[in-house]
Amino acid sequence: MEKFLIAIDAGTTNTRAALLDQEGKLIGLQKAAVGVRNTAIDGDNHKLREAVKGCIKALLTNRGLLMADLGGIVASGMITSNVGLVEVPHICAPADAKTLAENVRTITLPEVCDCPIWFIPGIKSAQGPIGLDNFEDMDIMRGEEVESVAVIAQLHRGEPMLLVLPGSHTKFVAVDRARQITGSLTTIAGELLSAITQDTILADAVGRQFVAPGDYDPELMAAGYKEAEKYGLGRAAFLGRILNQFAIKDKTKIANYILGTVIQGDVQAAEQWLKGRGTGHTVVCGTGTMSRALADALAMDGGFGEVAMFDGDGELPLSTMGALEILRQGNYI
Ligand SMILES: O=C(O)C(=O)C[C@@H](O)[C@H](O)CO
Repeated sequence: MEKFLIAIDAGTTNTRAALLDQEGKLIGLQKAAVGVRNTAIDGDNHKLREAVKGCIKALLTNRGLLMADLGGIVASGMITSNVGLVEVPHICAPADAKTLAENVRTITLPEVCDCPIWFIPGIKSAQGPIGLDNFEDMDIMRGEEVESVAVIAQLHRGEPMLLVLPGSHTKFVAVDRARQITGSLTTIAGELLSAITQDTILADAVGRQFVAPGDYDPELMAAGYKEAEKYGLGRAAFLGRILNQFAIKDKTKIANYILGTVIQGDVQAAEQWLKGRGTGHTVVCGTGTMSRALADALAMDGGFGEVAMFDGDGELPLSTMGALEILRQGNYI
């Protein structure tokens, strides 16, 4: 790269911006607890606009740089949705880094900054009319496709691959032999866990807490998983209260049990979706509790090939690595 570059990843609740030098080294990171959720709540995107503007300004000021020192700004994630900064339609799978590069939109938003921004589109899984007979074939993602590009660039082995990106919305992303993303499956696992943890009778049994990374307990997670397999989420979750009332006082253990009940639905959904696709190997992104639990549950299931965990190269966020790869494929940098 001849100049500096900023890579922005704006999701539902957070915005992150990374500053890279000419060698592609990370020299600054800014975060704001603002995302498209704020737009949905406020009915306009001024908070997101200000957050993005603020992150760019802080990155430049902290390094004594000017806008003219930038070779470009790239943005991905929910920032391209109807509640983001600019709506860019999803492109349709199959798609790879090159297809994404070909569909980048270059737009200047003077209210944010003078430098044009390269917006990377999201990916949808199907096209054509969607109705009650086929809506389950459709899925959408914005942001996870860019992280997927980073993982594919590092770990693709010339065989089909399943990527798992846990979060508020957990994504399963299918990749074929030719490195093409062929589709995705989304669940609201993170949001569901949050609702059970904060807003149900179970809140007391889990102490209103998620499982902290140091408190992860595979045995209790597996117990919740098995009960959900047998009885479904509603009954299995209530059994968490029974466990707490009559057998296990430790709320952290109950939180692990509840985590397993939620994870089970994800694994079942992925299994159903993958029928006939051929899994190859599976990579679970991240190192948090949800990632570890998903990796254990997928391995326990046995139908997902070799299951590994991956959290990038330890320097650049996955979204930045993926954005760089897409820009390179499109000769933007
Ligand atoms: O594309 C959209 O508009 C979505 O709502 C997909 C959403 O699940 C994101 O992928 C979360 O990062």
